[in-house]
Amino acid sequence: MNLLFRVPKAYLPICRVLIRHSSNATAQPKIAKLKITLNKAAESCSEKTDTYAIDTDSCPIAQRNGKAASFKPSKPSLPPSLQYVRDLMDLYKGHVVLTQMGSFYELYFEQAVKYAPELNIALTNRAYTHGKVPFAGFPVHQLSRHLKMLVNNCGYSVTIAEQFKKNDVADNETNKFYRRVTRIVTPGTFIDEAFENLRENTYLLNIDFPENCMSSVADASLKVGICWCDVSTGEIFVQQVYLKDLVSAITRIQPKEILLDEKLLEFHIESGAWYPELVEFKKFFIKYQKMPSQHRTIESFYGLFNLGEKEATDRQLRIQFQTFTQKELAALRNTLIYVSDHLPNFSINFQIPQRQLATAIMQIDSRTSTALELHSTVRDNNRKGSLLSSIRRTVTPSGTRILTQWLSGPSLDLKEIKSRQRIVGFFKNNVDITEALRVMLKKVHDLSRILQKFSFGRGEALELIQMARSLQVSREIRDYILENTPLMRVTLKSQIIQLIETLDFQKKLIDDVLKYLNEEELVKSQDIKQNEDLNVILETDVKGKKVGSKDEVPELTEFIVNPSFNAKLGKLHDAYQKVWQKKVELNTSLKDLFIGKLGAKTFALKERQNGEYALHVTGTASNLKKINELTSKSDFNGSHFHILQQSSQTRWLSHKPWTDLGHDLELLALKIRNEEANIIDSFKKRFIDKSNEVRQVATTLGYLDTLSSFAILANEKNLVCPKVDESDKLEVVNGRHLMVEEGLSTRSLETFTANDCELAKDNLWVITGPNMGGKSTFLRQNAIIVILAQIGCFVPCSKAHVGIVDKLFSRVGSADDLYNEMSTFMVEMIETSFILQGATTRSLAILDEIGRGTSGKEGISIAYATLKYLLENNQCRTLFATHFGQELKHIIDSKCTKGLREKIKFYQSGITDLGGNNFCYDHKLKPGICMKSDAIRVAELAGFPTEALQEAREILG
Ligand SMILES: Nc1ncnc2c1ncn2[C@@H]1O[C@H](COP(=O)(O)OP(=O)(O)OP(=O)(O)O)[C@@H](O)[C@H]1O
Repeated sequence: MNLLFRVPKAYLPICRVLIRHSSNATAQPKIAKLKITLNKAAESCSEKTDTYAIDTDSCPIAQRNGKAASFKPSKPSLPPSLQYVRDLMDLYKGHVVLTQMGSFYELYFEQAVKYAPELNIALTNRAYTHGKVPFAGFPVHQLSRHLKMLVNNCGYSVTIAEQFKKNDVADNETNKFYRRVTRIVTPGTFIDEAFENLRENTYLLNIDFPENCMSSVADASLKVGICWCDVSTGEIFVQQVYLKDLVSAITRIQPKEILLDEKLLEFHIESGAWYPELVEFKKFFIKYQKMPSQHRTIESFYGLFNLGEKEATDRQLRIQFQTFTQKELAALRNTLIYVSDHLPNFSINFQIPQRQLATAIMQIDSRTSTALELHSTVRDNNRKGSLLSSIRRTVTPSGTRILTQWLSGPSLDLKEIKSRQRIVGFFKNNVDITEALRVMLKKVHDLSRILQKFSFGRGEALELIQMARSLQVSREIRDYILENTPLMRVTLKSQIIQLIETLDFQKKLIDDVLKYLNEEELVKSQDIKQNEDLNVILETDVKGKKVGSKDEVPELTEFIVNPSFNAKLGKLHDAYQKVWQKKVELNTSLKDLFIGKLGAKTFALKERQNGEYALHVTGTASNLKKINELTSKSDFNGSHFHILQQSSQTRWLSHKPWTDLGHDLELLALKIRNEEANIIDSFKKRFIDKSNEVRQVATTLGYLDTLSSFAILANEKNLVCPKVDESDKLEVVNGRHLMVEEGLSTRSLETFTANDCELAKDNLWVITGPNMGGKSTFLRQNAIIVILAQIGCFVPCSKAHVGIVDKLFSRVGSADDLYNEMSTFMVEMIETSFILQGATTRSLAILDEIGRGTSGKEGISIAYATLKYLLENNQCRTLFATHFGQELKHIIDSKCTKGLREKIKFYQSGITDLGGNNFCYDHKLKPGICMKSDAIRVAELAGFPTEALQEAREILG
C-alpha cells in the first residue's frame, strides 16, 4: 500500500504535505544479506552474469518492509544491474530510487518516465534483449541539486544506492563493482541541505500517541510524547505535552518532517476530524512509518551518542533516560530507529538528549506566531519584514539558530531571563567591548555542523583548520571577557565567569592542527576545487574537452600535512625530496641537451593525460628534425628516446629515466597522501572524542552572539530593559511596534505614534477606533513586547513591566486556509474556543474583532460572551479590539456586576479632520469609545466609485 496525498499546487510553496505510507507488512526476521545469483537466462543479456547483494543489513528499513525474506529473483531476462534496480524499487516501495552507475545517478523504468520531467533531465531508452528500458540520469556531482528538487520541492523520499569497488577483484575485471543502499533522504534526514542551511535547524520530529487513542473521542488532556532532532547539529530533545498543547509545541519546533505511526494513517488526523487543531499538520511534511519501537531496548541506541569517552557517555545516558517518561522514551526510540535506518552508512553522533519542560517555555500557538509575524510575514510569507529579520543582528550560525529557537519559545524562567538581561545591559553600556567581541565572533565557523560532518566521515581538511581557528578564537574571547570582568558587578561577573569556562577548549589539539596542517595550501586547493567545480558546471555539456598534458607531478609544497608530524611521514617526504632532486637534475641535463644543444624553444618533463611520463619539446621544424635524428640514433644516460606523438612544432618523447622517476614520485606522493588522509582522520577523531566540549563552545558562542546582538539592537532602536517578574502586570509606556515603525520610516516621513498599555490579571481593555486606526497594531505590539522581554531582549518603549506570560493567544483573522471545509465563522469560533479552553491566569490574549464573521446582533452576543468568559474564567490579561464598542458597553453596563465592570477599560483611536475632505488618523489611544468606524473614508481611500460612496453616505444619514 502506498498512498500519496498531494497538496494543490498553489499551496505548495508554504506547506508541502506529503503523506506517505511506507509499509504495511509485518516485521520479518532480520536477514543480514540477500545474495542473488542470476540464472542462466540472464547470461543471454547484453551484460555479463553477476552476483549481487541487496544489503538489507545496512538498511533495516528494507527488512521491515517484509519483502527481504520472501524475495525471489524476478523476471530473469533483465541484466544484473537493472535487476538490482528493479528489486530495490520493489523493496523501497513509494521511494524514488537513485542508483549510481559509474559517474552517474540513474533512474530506470517507470520512475525514469515519471521523474525525468520533474528533474528536467533527458529521458531515453536503452535496448536490452528483453526490450527497451527507459532511463534518465545526471552526473554524481549534481546529486545535491536534484535531491533538493525531489525531497524539498516535490516531497519524495529518495533511496540512494551507491556504487563500490569490490575488494578482491582486479581492476581489469568487468564486474568489479557492487551497489549498496547508503541512505534514504527525506526532509528531516536531508543532511546535505542542512549543512548548507546555516541559519535554521533541520528538525525531524516524532509524535508518540497513546495506543488506540484515536478510536475514542479526543481528550485535550491526553499525554503525548514528542522527540525531535537535528542530525546536522546533533541536537536531540524530548518532551511530554498535553494534546491541547501539541500544535503549539510543533509550531515552536518547526520540524521539516513529522514522523507518525502508520497505524494512524486511517484516522486522517490532519483533517481535524479527531481533534480540530491538528489541521495544522497540513503545514508539514508527514511521513507515516511502521513504528516497531518496542522491538529495541533503549540501551541498543547508546552507540548513536557521543560525549567522548564511551563509559561516561553510557553512564550519563542511563541517568538522563531515567528522568524521561515512557512516552518520551517511546518517541525517542522511534526517532533513533528512523535516523539510523535512513542513514545506515553514517555514524550518528547525537548529544545527550535534553528534556524540555512545558513549564519552562512560553506557549505560542501557530495562529499567534503567524499573526505576530514572528518568522515570516502574513502577506507574502517572506522572512523580510518579520520580527526575526527585524531584530536579527547575530553573526554566527549558532547565534542565529538560538535566536530563532528563543523567538519560537520564549523563556518562563525568571532567573534565566534576568541573567540574559544583565549580559545585554553590560554589552549595551560597553560598546567598544561589544564591537571587539563581535569582530572575533565573526571569525567563528559553524562548529556543531563541522563536528557532525566529521562524525559522518565527511568534512574537508580545511574544515579542521576552521574548527581549530574557531576554537582558538573562542579562547581569545574567553581571555578578552575575563580581562574585562573588573568592569562588571558581582552577580554578572560570577555568571560570566561560569559561562566562559566552557570556552577553554584543549589548547594542544588546536595547536596541533594549526601547526601540522598547511593552511595556505588548503585554502589554495579549496580555491582550485571551487574553480574546477565551476568549470565542470560550465563544461557539462561541452563536447570535445581539451586534450593535452596534466600538470607536472606536484611539488612538495602541495602536501597538506607538515612532514614533522610523525617519523613515517618524515621518511616519505625525505624519499620524495630525493627523487624530486633527481628529477631536477634530470630536467637540467635534458634542458641542456634539447634547448642548449639542439636549439628547442621549450622543454619540460610532463605527465600526459593518459598517465604516460614524457618529455615535451617545442621548436622550429629544423630543430625538431635534429631531435628526430637524435631519437633514432643515440641515447642519453644509457636510454633511448622514442617519439610518442609529433606535430609540426612539438614532440612528445618517452625516456626511461623520466618514466622511472615519474613513477617513483607518483608512488611516493600517493603514500604521502594516504598517510595524510590517516592523519586528517585522526585529527577528526580527536575532535569527535571531544564532541561534548566542542558543542559547549558552540552553544556558549551562540549565546554570547545572541545577547551581544540584543545590545547592538537596543542601541540602534532605542530599546529599554523591561522589568520582568512573577507579577500579573503588563505595563508599557510609549510602546512601539518595531516592524510597523520600520515600515513607516522606509516608506514615508510619518513617525510611529507610541501608546501605553496597563493591564493586570483579569483586566481587559476594549479598543475601538476607525478602520485603519491602529487597533491591530496596538494589540500586536504588546504581544511582541512580551515575547522580546521573555527572550531577554530589550523592548521598544520608554518603560515596561512584564509579569511572566505562560501562554500567548491571539485571534487576529487568519490568512491560513487549513480548515478548507469549514466556514470563516466556524474557523473563528474554533480558534476562539482554543483560547477559552487554554488561557490561564498567567496568559495574555489578544482578540481582534471577535464575532465579525456573522450577523451583527449574533456577532455582538458572541463577542460579549467571549469577553465575559475570559474575565470570569480564564482571568488572563486581555486586549480586545472591536468595531462594536458602543453595543458592547451597553450590554456590559446592563448585565455585568460592578466588580466585573471595573475590570473593563475602553480605549479608542480616532480620525482628525483637517478640513474639506482631508483627514488623518490619530493613532494615539485615549480613554473612551469610538462612535464610528469611518468605513466610508477608508472606502474612499481605497478608490471606491463616487456614486457608491454617495449611496453609502445617504444610507448612513
Ligand atoms: N501607532 C501607530 N503609529 C503610526 N501608524 C500606525 C500606528 N498604528 C497603525 N499605524 C498605521 O495604520 C495602519 C493600519 O493599522 P491597523 O491595521 O492596526 O488598523 P486597524 O485599526 O486594526 O484597522 P481595521 O479595523 O481596518 O482592521 C498600519 O499598517 C500602520 O501603517
